[in-house]
Amino acid sequence: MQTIEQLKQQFAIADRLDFSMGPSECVMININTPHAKARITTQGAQVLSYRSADALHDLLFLSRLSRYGDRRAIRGGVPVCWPWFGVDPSGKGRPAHGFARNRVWDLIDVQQTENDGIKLILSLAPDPRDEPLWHCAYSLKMEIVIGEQLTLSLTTENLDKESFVISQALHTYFAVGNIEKTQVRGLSNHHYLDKVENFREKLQAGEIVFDGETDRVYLNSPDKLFIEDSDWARRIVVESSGSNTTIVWNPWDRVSTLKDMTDDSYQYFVCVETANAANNSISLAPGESHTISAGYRIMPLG
Ligand SMILES: O=P(O)(O)OC[C@H]1O[C@@H](O)[C@H](O)[C@@H](O)[C@@H]1O
Repeated sequence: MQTIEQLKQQFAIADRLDFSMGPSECVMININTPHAKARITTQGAQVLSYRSADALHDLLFLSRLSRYGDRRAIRGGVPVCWPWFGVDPSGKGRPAHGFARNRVWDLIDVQQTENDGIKLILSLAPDPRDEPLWHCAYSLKMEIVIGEQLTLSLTTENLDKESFVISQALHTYFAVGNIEKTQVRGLSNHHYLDKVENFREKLQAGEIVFDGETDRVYLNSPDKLFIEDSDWARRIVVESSGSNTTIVWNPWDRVSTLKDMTDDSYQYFVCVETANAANNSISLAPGESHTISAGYRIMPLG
């Protein structure tokens, strides 16, 4: 595992990028650009905070009761679900949402972009301890660009002799001022599987509003969505590529069953996840690769 001293020596950039030790020895990458400040941890290659220079609020929600540390899942920011989304598709009781979010990734490259942004690449090195969970040979890389917008691109390459199938999600927790004054636009007339009603297939009529537990898998979803938050008068534009599924999740009162969240925290976030899941899972032949990307930018709600 890379030590904080090694990381500093290799990648620190004066006034732009440094490293600090977070809770449970999680290494934090702190980024400061003219456009935005951001914090990313090498645990799960997880973006925890992104705040535009002129913004009053963070783009992302992070639970103050979140647990940290190797083999734990951090509650908030952008967890990476891989190589499966949701419960173990093989029914063998492997952990929900795969293992990529619970592992420490390596930082392998840092670059300053032309327009004053910072681009990072993190890689998840295969670990023999994960053999019982996933035995196929792979390469998994996350590119994160901090600039006028936040962009994430996750690339899976099949290094095995056999094909394999993955499902995946960029499980983004967007901060909102008030969930009851929030709408997700762009999914009207799309079919979804309602996880609250045992995966019943339904048709979305109108924009998504929130008044109770919401856990939906929209298949064949579009590549541009909007999260409109009238409390904070802002619109988050979500643009994706390499993704055919969108998950929309808010636990509402079921939040009380989650030990790493306060009981009122459901009011302050919505997960809109850029994904490939269920029938949209991705099959990769030996040597093939696939990239799923999401870009997030904030606009005033006019
Ligand atoms: O608590 P976890 O494992 O991070 O999962 C949170 C939620 O993640 C969502 O993506 C799922 O659709 C929900 O069913 C799940 O409850």
